[in-house]
Amino acid sequence: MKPKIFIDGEHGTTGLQIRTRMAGRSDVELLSIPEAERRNAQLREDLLNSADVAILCLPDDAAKEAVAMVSGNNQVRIIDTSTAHRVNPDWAYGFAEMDREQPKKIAGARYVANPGCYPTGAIGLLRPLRLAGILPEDYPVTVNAVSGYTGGGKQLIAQMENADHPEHVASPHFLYGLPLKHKHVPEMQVHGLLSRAPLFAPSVGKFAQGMIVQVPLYLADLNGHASLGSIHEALADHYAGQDIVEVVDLKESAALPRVDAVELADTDRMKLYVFGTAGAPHVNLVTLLDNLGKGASGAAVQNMDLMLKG
Ligand SMILES: NC(=O)C1=CN([C@@H]2O[C@H](COP(=O)(O)OP(=O)(O)OC[C@H]3O[C@@H](n4cnc5c(N)ncnc54)[C@H](OP(=O)(O)O)[C@@H]3O)[C@@H](O)[C@H]2O)C=CC1
Ligand SMILES: CC(=O)N[C@@H](CCC(=O)OP(=O)(O)O)C(=O)O
Repeated sequence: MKPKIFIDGEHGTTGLQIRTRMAGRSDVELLSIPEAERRNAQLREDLLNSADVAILCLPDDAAKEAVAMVSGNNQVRIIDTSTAHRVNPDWAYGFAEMDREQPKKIAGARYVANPGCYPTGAIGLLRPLRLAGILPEDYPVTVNAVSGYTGGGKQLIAQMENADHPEHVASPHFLYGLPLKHKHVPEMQVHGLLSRAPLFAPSVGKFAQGMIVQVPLYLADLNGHASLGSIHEALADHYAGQDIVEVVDLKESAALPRVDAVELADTDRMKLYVFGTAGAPHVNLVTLLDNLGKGASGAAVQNMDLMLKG
């Protein structure tokens, strides 16, 4: 029998992208809720309890409610794309490339928390350097990022795309999260293996999908005479043999005039760069991804596939 998959929130931004990725797959049976019934709690509960894997593409509160709806049913496994469970030790963190044993953990888990889009970029840079002993645990990490506006879901999409919207945003690029209390900070700290919360400055650009995450570092404050080369080597070693995450060659990075936020839009890939000049005091670590690809829906399908194999 084919495994049954239910996407709770399938008519939202992340849910729709997961559905697109599942189109044409004959190895799974997709359970579906009509759009008009998407908030029908009884129907959702029935579908959640009929699934082998339920993928939650809901706001945090609704995701917690959905988990409660299947708490007595050991047959249902959950992938939650919300922020609700990402630092909960009872949940496997769904970033398969973060450690060698992570795919196995995801494959065997009942509950998988899909990572946030910005944290995927930041943890992708920070964790390998912590594990290699290059980045001190208490380094004052800053994370600067720009996201495509689909990161804000249906509401921000409507504000950006519809000039008649009462809260229309005409700006081509804006900063937000100005009180520095963004919901992604705990996740970056825990899975980035940091003792101090990183200072996170997000922004949104007038493009639908794409993301750049930057972590600039002072070499003199790193361990073991770190250099452009040793940082690149640590990242390249960590991701050796991976097909989704690529560490861009130092020479190729050095020849680039710019990094384009939308280069990986509509893909599930992620590229890591190490920028700077040999012998100079700074490096800038950069991740390029699609906020809805490796940053959300692509990772959710990757995790589902691991769980179905596991
Ligand atoms: N967009 C992105 O780039 C990313 C999003 N995520 C996460 O994915 C989750 C979904 O976000 P996103 O797809 O962007 O959001 P959207 O607003 O685009 O979609 C959310 C969907 O959930 C439905 N919904 C909301 N509340 C309930 C409820 N109580 N019961 C049933 N359905 C409900 C909405 O219906 P309605 O239309 O009626 O509101 C909508 O269809 C969030 O937790 C978000 O943090 C994670 C990574 C990246
Ligand atoms: C542009 C924008 O608004 N982005 C969202 C993050 C995307 C999202 O909701 O992601 P998670 O589920 O990973 O938390 C925000 O800053 O809240």
